[in-house]
Amino acid sequence: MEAILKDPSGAVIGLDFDGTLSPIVADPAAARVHPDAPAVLAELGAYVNAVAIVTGRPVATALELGPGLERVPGLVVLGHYGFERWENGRISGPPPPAGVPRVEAELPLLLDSLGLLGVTIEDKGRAVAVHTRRSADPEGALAKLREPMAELAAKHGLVVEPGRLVLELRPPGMDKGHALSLFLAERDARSVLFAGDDLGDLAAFDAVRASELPGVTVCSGSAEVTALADRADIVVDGPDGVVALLRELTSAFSRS
Ligand SMILES: O=P(O)(O)OC[C@H]1O[C@H](O[C@H]2O[C@H](CO)[C@@H](O)[C@H](O)[C@H]2O)[C@H](O)[C@@H](O)[C@@H]1O
Repeated sequence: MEAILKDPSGAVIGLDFDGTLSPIVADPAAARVHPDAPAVLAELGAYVNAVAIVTGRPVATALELGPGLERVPGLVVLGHYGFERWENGRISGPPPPAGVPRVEAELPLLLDSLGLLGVTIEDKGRAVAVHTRRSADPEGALAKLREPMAELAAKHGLVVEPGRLVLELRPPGMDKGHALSLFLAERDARSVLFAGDDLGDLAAFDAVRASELPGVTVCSGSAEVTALADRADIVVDGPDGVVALLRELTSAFSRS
């Protein structure tokens, strides 16, 4: 943190969306960014090299669920684990993989055959996520789905991305670590902070270490996922804690 405080204009701040900037809720479509986050990111962005949201969501969804984010000056959103990019109002990314609609066509039959009720499918365009949070036995449903979802992914040239009561099938070749590494190089970063809450964020934690830059990893803590807390430099209490930390950082910049 010392390097970031001494030289803010060299710092890249990377932030996950769900569970980090946006509290976890039962329905993925009902998630909303922390109400204070857009203002805090705007203030932070005035001091640092760059603020980037690195998320498994499509960028359009992250912006829709984050009213106010579109107006944060200089904000970059790397969506779909880095396959998509939003900057200055423009979205770029490769075409959606052919395997995704094929998986979507097969999934209802698979869920029926496993007798899973309350399990929901999230069509993400370039990926598809199967959520168990709203089923009667979320962990049990997830366990039943692991093997058949892995087979479905392999059959259609996709990979499984596990998360908080979710298994997502998405194209290979990108993850949050790769996305963050590319972004750090592009911005000639001199330090980095990354905050996340879920298994997909571990790759970004690894990228912070691999960059050999002075780096800080922050876990947005929850009882649901413990793997990140074990690997983080700082653990805060969910999105409230993340926003408070970013606010403290901004205050420290304004004092120096
Ligand atoms: O990379 P992220 O920004 O953390 O996105 C990861 C996945 O987050 C979403 O699912 C999670 O949040 C939901 C809303 O709070 C919650 O209902 C669900 O149980 C969580 O797994 C999102 O729906 C996925 O598409 C993202 O990949």
